[in-house]
Amino acid sequence: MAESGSRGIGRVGVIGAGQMGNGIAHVAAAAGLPVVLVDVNAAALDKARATVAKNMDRQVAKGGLTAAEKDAALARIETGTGMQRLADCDIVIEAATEREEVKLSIFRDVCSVLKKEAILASNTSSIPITRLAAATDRPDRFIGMHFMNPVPVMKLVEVIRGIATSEETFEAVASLAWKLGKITAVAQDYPAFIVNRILVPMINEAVQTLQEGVGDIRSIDAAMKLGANHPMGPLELADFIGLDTCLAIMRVLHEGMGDSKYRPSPLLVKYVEAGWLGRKTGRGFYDYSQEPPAPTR
Ligand SMILES: CC(=O)CC(=O)SCCNC(=O)CCNC(=O)[C@H](O)C(C)(C)COP(=O)(O)OP(=O)(O)OC[C@H]1O[C@@H](n2cnc3c(N)ncnc32)[C@H](O)[C@@H]1OP(=O)(O)O
Ligand SMILES: NC(=O)C1=CN([C@@H]2O[C@H](COP(=O)(O)OP(=O)(O)OC[C@H]3O[C@@H](n4cnc5c(N)ncnc54)[C@H](OP(=O)(O)O)[C@@H]3O)[C@@H](O)[C@H]2O)C=CC1
Repeated sequence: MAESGSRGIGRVGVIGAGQMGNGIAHVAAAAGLPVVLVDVNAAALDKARATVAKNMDRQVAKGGLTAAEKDAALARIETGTGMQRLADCDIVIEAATEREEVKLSIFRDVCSVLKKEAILASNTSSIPITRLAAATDRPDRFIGMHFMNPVPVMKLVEVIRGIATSEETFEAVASLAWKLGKITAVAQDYPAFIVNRILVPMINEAVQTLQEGVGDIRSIDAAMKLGANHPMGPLELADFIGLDTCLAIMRVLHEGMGDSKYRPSPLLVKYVEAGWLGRKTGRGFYDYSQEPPAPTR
């Protein structure tokens, strides 16, 4: 796709300062855009700023960014807990927890402060864009902008139009993705889009393979890393994504496709019920309090 200018997108808002939100803020600030990062939790904002600084340090060490560029990029990121701060943004990208009721409540709050012409994008991994858009005051300016984890490293952004998304909104978001150094893939608005429709059932099958004792955690991950050349094994990747997010995606697929082949593995449900959500809680299929991390089964 050819670069078509930034199409009026100057100031970028990001809602949710977790692993995806901090990555989106990172790449937008590094591309020279002022960023406002909002979360309900002030501690999450502090942690996000520290994570962005640490990840930019990696880029400085590798020569991808100078120390002065890093300082300037960090200075472009403003943080806060109130939605009011997003009033001047040209686009707001929602990257909060993968729960529909959380996202709908955020959209209600943010639409009341956003300027009329602002675009609202969701980084949802799976929830239908048309359904989310219909709950806002701007279905024509609502779109799916699905970054991959870790955002500063992964090249892809999936762009998903809802049924009412305007061509202008699509072009503006495709152009923004380009400006952030990403390559876009256009996905139709079906449950979990392209990447997660394929990837997360594979992860779910790995958990089922573990539950049935076909292999242990190390064997399953080694099999897929060494036998299929995946950079991470599926259980390691599940911990990296977050087991709550993996389960939420399987539930959207199961409900949205109405097909039992998408049923979540009971063992995945059990890990989430235990609060063992992966790296972000220090424990999932691996225990991250040890170096190297040790399998938990
Ligand atoms: C769930 C969804 O909705 C959609 C999704 O995102 S699905 C998940 C998609 N992501 C994946 O599948 C990731 C699979 N894993 C990988 O590709 C690799 O393991 C990895 C890129 C994460 C790390 O690679 P690695 O070779 O083990 O580590 P390492 O050599 O330390 O890092 C490679 C580069 O990534 C950078 N990096 C690694 N982790 C990073 C992080 N968390 N944040 C920022 N940068 C990071 C490093 O600085 C390094 O940069 P350079 O190439 O400039 O040197
Ligand atoms: N993890 C991944 O690999 C990927 C995830 N995604 C999607 O990105 C989104 C975020 O995922 P991820 O970053 O992993 O999740 P995290 O759990 O790391 O972060 C979510 C953040 O959102 C915050 N939050 C919750 N409710 C609100 C609210 N009402 N207003 C503002 N912030 C809120 C959470 O705060 P608190 O902790 O206090 O609840 C937390 O800081 C999800 O939709 C997910 O599906 C997309 C691509 C990849």
